[in-house]
Amino acid sequence: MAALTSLFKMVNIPNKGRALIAAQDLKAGQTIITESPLLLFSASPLFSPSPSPYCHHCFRTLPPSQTFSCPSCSNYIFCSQKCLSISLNSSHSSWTCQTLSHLQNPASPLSEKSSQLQVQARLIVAAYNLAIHTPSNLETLLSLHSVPNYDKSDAIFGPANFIHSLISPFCPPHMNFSPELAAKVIAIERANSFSLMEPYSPNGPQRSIKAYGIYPITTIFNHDCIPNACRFDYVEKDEHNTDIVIRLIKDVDAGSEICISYQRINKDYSTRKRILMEDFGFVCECDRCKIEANWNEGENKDSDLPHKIFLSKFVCDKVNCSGTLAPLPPKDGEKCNVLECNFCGNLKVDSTT
Ligand SMILES: C[S@@+](CC[C@H](N)C(=O)[O-])C[C@H]1O[C@@H](n2cnc3c(N)ncnc32)[C@H](O)[C@@H]1O
Repeated sequence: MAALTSLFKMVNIPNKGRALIAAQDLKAGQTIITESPLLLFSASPLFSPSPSPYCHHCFRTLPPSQTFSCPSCSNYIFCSQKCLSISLNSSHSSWTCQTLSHLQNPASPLSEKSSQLQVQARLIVAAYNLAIHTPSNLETLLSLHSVPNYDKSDAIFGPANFIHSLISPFCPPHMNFSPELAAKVIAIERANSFSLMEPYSPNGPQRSIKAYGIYPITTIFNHDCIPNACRFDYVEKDEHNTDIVIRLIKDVDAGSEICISYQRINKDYSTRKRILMEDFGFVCECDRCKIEANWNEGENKDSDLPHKIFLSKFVCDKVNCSGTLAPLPPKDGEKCNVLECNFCGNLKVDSTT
């Protein structure tokens, strides 16, 4: 067992791998970790028809007035001098700038490829850049879990090989970059990344993803379809804040596993099952899935669910939202009866407490 903080520790659980369990009794609303990303990259395809409206470092919406461009390529825009300066020494290094400029050339073979492949190219560039500037961070990335042999499947190795062939003329000769490494990075990203979402609007279309981030401790939380914790981010609220925050939805006793949900919790059984298998390669055997597995296709016997109360209390009912609610942090040791939605940010008084 390894101690990660005084609040939780890491254990191995058969059929689940690493897991995080409470190291002491924890209270609903308690923040148990705030973590910065190891790797963060835009979800906007390289040949997007419209320029990204987000800062390329912190991913908050660009202010309408003054913005700051990369002095070399002018394609990448930042919300502040601070984000520009940090980025030029990290995620938008001169190597990244030169490589992305090459990949985004209108004659690039990538221009004909799918949006997904263009975003995967961003990921590979970001990972190679990590290897060049902070090799220990690449090691941490490569130590994360991925679905066994997924990186060798045609669905991953084909795109990885293609992207690597486009980037390889720019790779420093002493670095061991290879199609195998690129495939491993894609497989690891798929099983571990968190999405930073576009701002919520009740009238707008469904929110899409503006960036993907890998948070090496937070990623160890396993999944449960009735989670006792959920993630928040405050990218739009605070400047330069790409941290992810995990807060408890319910009290968690010492020794119990802390789980988040890898998807929206109001999804039906077959959708949840499909996503968990396709992206994470496992069959969920949580209490909720065990009950719903016995329902006929399309059947909804919510009243059978001991979890019905959980779903009605902790799924946000704002139009176009269905995020997960968690109490605000306790004050002076007392539980707070205000719930915050992790998707639209709405605050709601919990009248049931
Ligand atoms: C993001 S990782 C979580 C940490 C992982 N257990 C580890 O050892 O690093 C996701 C992987 O954890 C495992 N996992 C997570 N939740 C699970 C669950 N409820 N049942 C079985 N396996 C689970 C699956 O292998 C999944 O692909």
